[in-house]
Amino acid sequence: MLGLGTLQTSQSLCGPSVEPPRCPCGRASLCRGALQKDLDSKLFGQHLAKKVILNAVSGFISNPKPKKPLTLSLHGWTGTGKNFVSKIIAENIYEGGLNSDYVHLFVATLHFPHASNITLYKDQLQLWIRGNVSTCARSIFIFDEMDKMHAGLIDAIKPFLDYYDHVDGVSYQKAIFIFLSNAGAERITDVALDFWRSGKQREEIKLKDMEPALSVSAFNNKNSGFWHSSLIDRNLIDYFVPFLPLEYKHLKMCIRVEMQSRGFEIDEDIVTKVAEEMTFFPKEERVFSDKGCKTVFTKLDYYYDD
Ligand SMILES: Nc1ncnc2c1ncn2[C@@H]1O[C@H](COP(=O)(O)OP(=O)(O)OP(=O)(O)O)[C@@H](O)[C@H]1O
Repeated sequence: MLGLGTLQTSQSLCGPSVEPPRCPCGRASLCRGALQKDLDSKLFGQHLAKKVILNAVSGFISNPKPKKPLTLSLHGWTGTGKNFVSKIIAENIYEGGLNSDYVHLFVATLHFPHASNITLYKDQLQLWIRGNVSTCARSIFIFDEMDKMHAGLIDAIKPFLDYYDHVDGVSYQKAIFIFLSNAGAERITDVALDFWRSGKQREEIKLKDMEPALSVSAFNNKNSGFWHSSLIDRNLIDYFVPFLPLEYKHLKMCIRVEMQSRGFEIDEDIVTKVAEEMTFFPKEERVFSDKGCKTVFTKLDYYYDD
């Protein structure tokens, strides 16, 4: 996190050419080196996401005059780090991260539960985004569970994501929109499984290998119920970011981090026991965790119950 206390240390990771942009309403800044360090040390098994996010976010923040807001669409299996990486991005840009006044999280099933209220939600969403961007041009908006969002709703924010200098007197070009979704997870998994079956390292997977999984046609598929086909049609999503399903060794890494954060010494016996309690797929090969790292933490409670 780029808090006030850590700024000095973090700055040593930044090259002299990195000019932290100022947000008139807050301390919006980003040190590429610090973001890289956080991604490298905290996010496991996601080499593609790390690379795309580092370049996209640091490039965007260091651009004083972006032509459009940055739009990232993160896709992948549950528990693979989509929310986690959004938190890392927020923490690296704003002190307080997700708790900053300039970072806004929407959860589809929580904030927009009823299909019958779409018109109301659309108005509220537009007003909310407009109000916040008017206050802080570099606001960050995170939309979780996009695949559960009612289809028409996201259209409401389309004008804000486009290449307009102003919409009704407000410029949205410095804002960041991050969309999180499980859509496409099966296809991403198929690619990862093909690599595993042919004995290749997952780190050899390139973005172009994921193209069929993240293609326009995949997300425009009416049966997938995918929400943002109109955003795709207008090319308003800058990056589709694949999150790979996590393997046994990544679960162990998550468990070790959690043990340390609870102040315990790492106990490899417990690490192995917890990892082995998780369920893996496909049934025969048991390669990928079906809940990612999501439930390892509660399983750990069993071993530290006194
Ligand atoms: N790749 C990862 N590297 C390190 N920790 C991870 C990773 N993936 C998940 N975790 C851990 O598991 C927790 C849950 O993951 P997270 O909420 O980011 O999953 P998600 O991909 O957003 O899942 P969902 O699609 O269900 O919302 C994170 O807070 C983090 O502690």
